[in-house]
Amino acid sequence: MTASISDVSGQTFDYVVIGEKTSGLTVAARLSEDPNVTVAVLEAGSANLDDPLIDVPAQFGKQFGNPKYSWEYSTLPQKTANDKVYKWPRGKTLGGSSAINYFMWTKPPTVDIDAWEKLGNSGWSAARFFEYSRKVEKFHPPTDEAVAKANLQVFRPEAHGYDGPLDISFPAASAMEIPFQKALANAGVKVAKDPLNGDPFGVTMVPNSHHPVKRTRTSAATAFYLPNKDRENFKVLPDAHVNRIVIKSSGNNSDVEAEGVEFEHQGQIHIVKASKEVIISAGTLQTPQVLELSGIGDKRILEPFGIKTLVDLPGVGANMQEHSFVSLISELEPSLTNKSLDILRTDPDYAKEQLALFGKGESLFHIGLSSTAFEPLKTMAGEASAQEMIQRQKARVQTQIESGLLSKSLQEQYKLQLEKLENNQSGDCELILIPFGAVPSVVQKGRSCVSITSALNLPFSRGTIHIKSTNPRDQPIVDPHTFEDTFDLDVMTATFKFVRKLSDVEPWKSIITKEVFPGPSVQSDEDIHNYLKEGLVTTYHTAGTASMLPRELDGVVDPKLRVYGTKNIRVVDLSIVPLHIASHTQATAYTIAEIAADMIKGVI
Ligand SMILES: Cc1cc2nc3c(=O)[nH]c(=O)nc-3n(C[C@H](O)[C@H](O)[C@H](O)COP(=O)(O)OP(=O)(O)OC[C@H]3O[C@@H](n4cnc5c(N)ncnc54)[C@H](O)[C@@H]3O)c2cc1C
Repeated sequence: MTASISDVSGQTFDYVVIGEKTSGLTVAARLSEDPNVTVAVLEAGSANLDDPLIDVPAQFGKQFGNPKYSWEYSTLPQKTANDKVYKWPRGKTLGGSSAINYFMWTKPPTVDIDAWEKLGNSGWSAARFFEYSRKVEKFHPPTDEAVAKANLQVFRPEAHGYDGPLDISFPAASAMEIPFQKALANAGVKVAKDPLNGDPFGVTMVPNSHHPVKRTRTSAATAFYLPNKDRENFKVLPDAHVNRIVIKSSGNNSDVEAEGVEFEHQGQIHIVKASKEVIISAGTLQTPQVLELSGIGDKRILEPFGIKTLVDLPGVGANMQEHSFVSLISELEPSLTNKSLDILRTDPDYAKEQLALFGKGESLFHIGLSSTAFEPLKTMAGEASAQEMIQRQKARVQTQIESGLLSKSLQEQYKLQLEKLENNQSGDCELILIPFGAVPSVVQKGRSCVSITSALNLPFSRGTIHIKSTNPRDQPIVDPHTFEDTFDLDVMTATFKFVRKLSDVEPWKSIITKEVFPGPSVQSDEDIHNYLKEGLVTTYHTAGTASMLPRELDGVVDPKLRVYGTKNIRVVDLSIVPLHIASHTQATAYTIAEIAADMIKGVI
């Protein structure tokens, strides 16, 4: 049972955690391991436990548009992307986005985490990161049969954790995985050497956050809430929307101190007190809102709303970085008609039959997303063209520096991004096999499709997210500045052209009949740019809006994740990531929380 309002309202806990998403539940559960420590967690969404729409895989995006599960953010019209307004759904439920995500379990390259440390964050080495990432996992190695069937190239036992609470295992593989992987190999993409231990470059099969026997989703709710829900010192309250942090009045020139948190539950306003710390884990899109409504943020943003600035921190809501992708969709040759997940959407009777087989025998509902390739630009564009693009970008950055257009923070970040590009250590470009038509308008009864993404992981464009009003229920203004830096558009163009060429590479060539999206009319660079702008989708991996950086580099939190200018407020979620990673983000969100828990306990 989740907590009731009387368990929380007016009570005092050692720690109050805002948002019980991926990171929030993880850090809260770890802190409550000590029975003498009390922890309350406030979550705006509902519990939604034992819900097949969350638990059963292969229902990608089915929760979107339903306020029971999903926040429906929209961006501002993007000036540098045909004025497009993009939809950015996120998880609003116990487990947050880990309860509606696409299950892929990947980890960043070593070089990406080392970059965090180089940006002034001592203690955030790749070695520590991987050690703590293993603490989360209960890894189930693939069976020999699965290895043979899915062509899993790499399995290194020492790369994984086996005693953690989150079951990680390989989903069933679609009939398209091996042709995809072999075609990539034939197109010059190597097999990844150590994908879950810092060297993900190349093609690989990745496991999923998924139970190997029950076949159901594993999430922060299954790993960190359910096993600990009966702890007397651990109270999780759903349907509790946090308005702001209550700050103790403090004299001038001293750090501000949180006294508790104000939240709304069933139309009533309540306060819960924190005797030690308030921990914000509201996710990259809402953590800045909580800070700003509490008087912590950029004075120039807060003053027009009449909010008194308690801590002037210009970095709050800035430095936003997002992964994005587009899909190239092909029709499958007729013998593979029932192998695409499209049929689950176009034939309800067949979907029912498959659902009846779920957890038994073979079912399309057992299939996950797993074949992926993280690649440097040179694989996509060719050595000479990649070098030319990188040198052009270097010159552009230099011009921006000389014109005084780049903050010191961005200068430091871009230096590291350019170094990675020049050393071919940048996993900018990602190809993912999606065993269905990833654009709903393409899906039709009687047609079976497969998609390959062209994804951008390490953008140069930086966005912002700030409050729209003083009403905590108003969604913040999301402005990702999509393609503002044209290098991002050029990288995605190169990746798309590479993906398109795969249609002529065996064995992929033999399993598809024709490209249905964007289709043969899209040929010139101008056409491709338009298709990228129109068809772009968030990869739901936003980072950076409360960056862990030195304060003089517009940082919001220090390396212990404490908000500058405060005595007892921390941020523990992906918003602390100062420079984005070439990886999907759930493993990183859990790992940040595991590290934070030990920092708070004083273990590290
Ligand atoms: C559709 C989708 C697919 C994805 N697929 C993958 C994948 O395949 N692999 C992968 O590694 N990653 C994936 N991700 C990303 C990954 O799940 C997230 O990065 C990760 O879960 C962490 O998310 P977050 O930090 O943004 O916070 P979230 O997990 O979104 O959590 C924020 C929580 O805070 C709550 N909250 C917000 N504001 C308030 C407030 N004011 N008061 C109280 N509570 C509040 C929210 O309801 C939510 O529960 C996906 C994400 C989505 C949405």
